[in-house]
Amino acid sequence: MSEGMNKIPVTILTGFLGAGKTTLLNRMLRDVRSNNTAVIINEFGETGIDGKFVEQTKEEIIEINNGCICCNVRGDLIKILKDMLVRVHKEGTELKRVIIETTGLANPAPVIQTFLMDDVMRHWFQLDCVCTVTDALHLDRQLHEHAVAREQIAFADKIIINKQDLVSEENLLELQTRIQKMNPEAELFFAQDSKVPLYKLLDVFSFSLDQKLSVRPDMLEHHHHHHDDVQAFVLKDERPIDPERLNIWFSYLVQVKGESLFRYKGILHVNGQSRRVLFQGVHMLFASTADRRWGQDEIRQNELVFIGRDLDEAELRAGFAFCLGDKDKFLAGA
Ligand SMILES: Nc1nc2c(ncn2[C@@H]2O[C@H](COP(=O)(O)OP(=O)(O)OP(=O)(O)O)[C@@H](O)[C@H]2O)c(=O)[nH]1
Repeated sequence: MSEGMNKIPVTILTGFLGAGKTTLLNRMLRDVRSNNTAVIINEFGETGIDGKFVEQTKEEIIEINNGCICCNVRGDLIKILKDMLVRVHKEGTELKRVIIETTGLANPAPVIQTFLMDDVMRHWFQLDCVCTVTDALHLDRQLHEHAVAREQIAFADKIIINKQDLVSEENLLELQTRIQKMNPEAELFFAQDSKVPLYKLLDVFSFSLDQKLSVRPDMLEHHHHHHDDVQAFVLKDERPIDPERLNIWFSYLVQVKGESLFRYKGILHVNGQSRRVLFQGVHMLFASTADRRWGQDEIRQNELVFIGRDLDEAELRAGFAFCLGDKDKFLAGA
């Protein structure tokens, strides 16, 4: 590609666990602007569950599950993109856009660096926008407790204060003031279900390295970080789950453990249901929705992921066993 030719725009979607990134990604994928888009999803823990929450689309979805994108998978990211370029060239097809959804626990800086420091990446790709989605109900606490939540705000060009339906007008204005202090240059949007006009987010080329360096002069330097001792557990079982028991267990779990449960989500195989059930929540708020029918040859199974701090694995497993009819009670020792 010669200088001056259009580079492939790259959108980085970031934001803390459960903020609304996948909701935004799904909206983007329904839009014509996303034809011939490659989607790269990185998630915390070893499960590939995030990809299952992305609506079925003809666009290519690649998951990086073996680590956090901002720590040890930058090499993977570069390799995936280079392989993709070679393949697209061989097939004579076109790659018009790349969208990367980072895990809610990622600092976006190293992902940004990937596109600035690697010569091949710089030649083919151009950062379009770094968009941070925030959860208006939980943001205050997340900013207090998690350095990555603050980094995600600092590195954004566009910040969505999402879930505006869950807080008062006054709270929204407080959040706005706080975010503007942390990152005065970013454009802010208030939204419900990540509904922001997509022309404001795609092909905007709002990413400016100079601006980022003025906020964080050390941005391009090597960096260390830790995940605040956040853990992830995956529970799987092919037996159908009892929805009433699940409700009882979860009502208990969020009341007693809601503080330490940052994010949980799963695909459920529910007794007597021909459809998959998507189940997910953030701290104390959870909901389930009917999804597509199970495929004929698809293995029906429950797959639940928990992300949080100080999680009691034995207790979670006991609760899960209760929902599968293994036990009559669900506390760890019961
Ligand atoms: N009340 C309310 N719920 C929302 C809104 N936007 C998203 N949600 C819900 O919040 C939950 C998390 O949304 P996702 O889009 O999966 O969030 P995410 O940032 O991709 O989550 P992770 O990938 O797990 O970090 C889902 O249950 C959404 O339906 C909103 O504006 N208001």
